[in-house]
Amino acid sequence: MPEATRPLALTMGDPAGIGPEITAGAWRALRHGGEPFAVIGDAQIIHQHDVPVREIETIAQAAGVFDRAVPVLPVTLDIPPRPGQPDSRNAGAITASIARAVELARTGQAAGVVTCPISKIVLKKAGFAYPGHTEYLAALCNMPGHEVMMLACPELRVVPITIHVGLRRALDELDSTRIIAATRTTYAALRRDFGITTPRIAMAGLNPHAGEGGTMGTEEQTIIQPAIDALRADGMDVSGPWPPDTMFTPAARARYDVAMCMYHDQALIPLKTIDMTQGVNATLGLPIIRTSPDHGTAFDIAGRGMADPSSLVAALRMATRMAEHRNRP
Ligand SMILES: NC(=O)c1ccc[n+]([C@@H]2O[C@H](COP(=O)([O-])OP(=O)(O)OC[C@H]3O[C@@H](n4cnc5c(N)ncnc54)[C@H](O)[C@@H]3O)[C@@H](O)[C@H]2O)c1
Ligand SMILES: N[C@H](C(=O)O)[C@H](O)COP(=O)(O)O
Repeated sequence: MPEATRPLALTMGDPAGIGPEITAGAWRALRHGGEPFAVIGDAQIIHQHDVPVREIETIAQAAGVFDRAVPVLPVTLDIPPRPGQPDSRNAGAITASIARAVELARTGQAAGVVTCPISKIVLKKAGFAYPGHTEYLAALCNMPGHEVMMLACPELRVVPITIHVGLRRALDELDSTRIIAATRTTYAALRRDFGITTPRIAMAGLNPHAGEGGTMGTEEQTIIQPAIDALRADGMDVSGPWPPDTMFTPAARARYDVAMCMYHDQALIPLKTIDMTQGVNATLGLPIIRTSPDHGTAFDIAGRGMADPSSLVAALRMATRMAEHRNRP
């Protein structure tokens, strides 16, 4: 089925966050000729944001109603959500929405999965075993450990090689094998899903001044450079290790397609600072396409009509472009 008519599966996220209102906003932005999606969630919660909704039975029905109403594959909530006051009793419905979306993508019924934000701690309190979507999606695809998180905006792409772990543990987990694996996955995804034939990869250092010749830390010499050497031996265009404080300037960014970063905030601080509204989080390394807005549940503004749907719109558009690249003959 062409991507113009095969819908995306959009998960509900935490219903007490801004997911329902950015979903309504994204539908308003895309309903005339944009990327069709079906929400897997509660129709009434979305309807409260002044958009028509239509419950559907199969995702194949979504494209036929999308210009008139938000198509919804219903998921029953355990308790009515209150904006800004998340409740772990809805964790089962939140994770069921994600699992259903993955199933629709894995069976080819959906072009890809786009997720509304979840609160990690809300799910954790209910016993959810994963630090975030990224790791849960890999488990649902039977590929734990293969997941790579990339955040992208028009100005920058970044990949944190260690993801949802505390900084001390991230340093313990960082080794050449992990850097090589994440970079290979990223390289393959940029070629297959983003149409970049020969990706230019910039490898970040870890320490101040990229270690200053070993005087401010030795990981550049013992871990990062050997990984770069191995990747270059594979034929990849990899530069670095670069001093992390200067590799995100406009001039530096022009010289690479993706920055491989050593830990979560080294990657996400520059990305979200440069562009919080067009940023998209994409999961690489899995058989399905998955994107997400780059922001969280924003409980502080939920239900107040202040949420900007731009990042979700960018995520829906990026997922469709990725599907088009991937399915190109
Ligand atoms: N993809 C995801 O599921 C995802 C991503 C990031 C954070 N989170 C979760 O979100 C929760 C809150 O995290 P946080 O407070 O660090 O980050 P956040 O992105 O939710 O909020 C940070 C700030 O940005 C504002 N903001 C965020 N999105 C906005 C939008 N669309 N329009 C206008 N303002 C917006 C918020 O009001 C807040 O002031 C955490 O529990 C975290 O686990 C989930
Ligand atoms: N690490 C992401 C961020 O800070 O934006 C976010 O938590 C999303 O993670 P998942 O997509 O794995 O939920």
